[in-house]
Amino acid sequence: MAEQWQDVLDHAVAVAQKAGKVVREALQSDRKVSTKSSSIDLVTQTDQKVEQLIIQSVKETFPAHRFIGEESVAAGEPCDLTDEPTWIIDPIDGTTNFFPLAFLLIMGVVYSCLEDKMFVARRGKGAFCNGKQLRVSDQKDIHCSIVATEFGSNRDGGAVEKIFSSLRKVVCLPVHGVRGAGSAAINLCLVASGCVEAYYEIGVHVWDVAAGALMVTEAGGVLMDVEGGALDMMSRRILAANNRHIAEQIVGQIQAFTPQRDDAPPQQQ
Ligand SMILES: O=P(O)(O)O[C@H]1[C@H](O)[C@@H](O)[C@H](O)[C@@H](O)[C@@H]1O
Ligand SMILES: [Mg+2]
Ligand SMILES: [Mg+2]
Repeated sequence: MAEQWQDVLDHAVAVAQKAGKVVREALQSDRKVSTKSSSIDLVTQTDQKVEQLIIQSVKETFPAHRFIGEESVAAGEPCDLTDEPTWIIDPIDGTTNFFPLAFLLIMGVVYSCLEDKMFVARRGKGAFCNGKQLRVSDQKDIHCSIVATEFGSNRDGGAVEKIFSSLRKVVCLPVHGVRGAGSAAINLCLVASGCVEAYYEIGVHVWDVAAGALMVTEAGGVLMDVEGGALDMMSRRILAANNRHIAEQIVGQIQAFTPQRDDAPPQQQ
């Protein structure tokens, strides 16, 4: 008998490859950019087209499955994570070339379509890039560590102050360097691959991080809230690291704030 969920994972990889082709083609032509929550929260027709392509394809094969998709939520669909089999989709994450998918947090797929790198993780079975097993860095010294982060799309003055202040404190620990791939999903894959020791961000959404978060734990890393408690996928805050010691030193530098949760009820007009 085929292993449980293997058909779902195979479907996720196949649809990621199909979507990657659409994104690569669109990079030659699609420049129609619209805004969502703010002037720097951008969406293109390709984001919407790719999300629909994935949802249609999954529905045909797994009609009972549910979805949390970035562009569907932006269009008013609920962001409810239940015990039903649920696909969490970010059709394009970051600089128009990354593509994360998570299925009920038991498997994750991130396809970096310009590099043709397919990252796949399954709970309890490891994380892989193009078939090669991933392992986090074994660095234990924060001063020799590289930390990834992003400014995000929040331009509220108080939040920006805290983001800069946290970054200044992290830089001055000192750490070896700071990076940002422009994509939460890829930053998490960089932690899982051992290319950076840690990644933190406040303001991300569940679809930005669900797939990459599994990549990190399956590669031997840790996840927590930016204030050190357990990670809450809907809280829009995440810290991922190669080990707990590195994570806790970063926690000590972060000035946290609390964005509106992904699962908050819709705001009254
Ligand atoms: O490109 P997105 O899917 O919107 O995700 C981005 C997010 O918009 C940005 O605010 C974060 O800083 C990035 O880490 C996300 O990947
Ligand atoms: Mg995203
Ligand atoms: Mg996106």
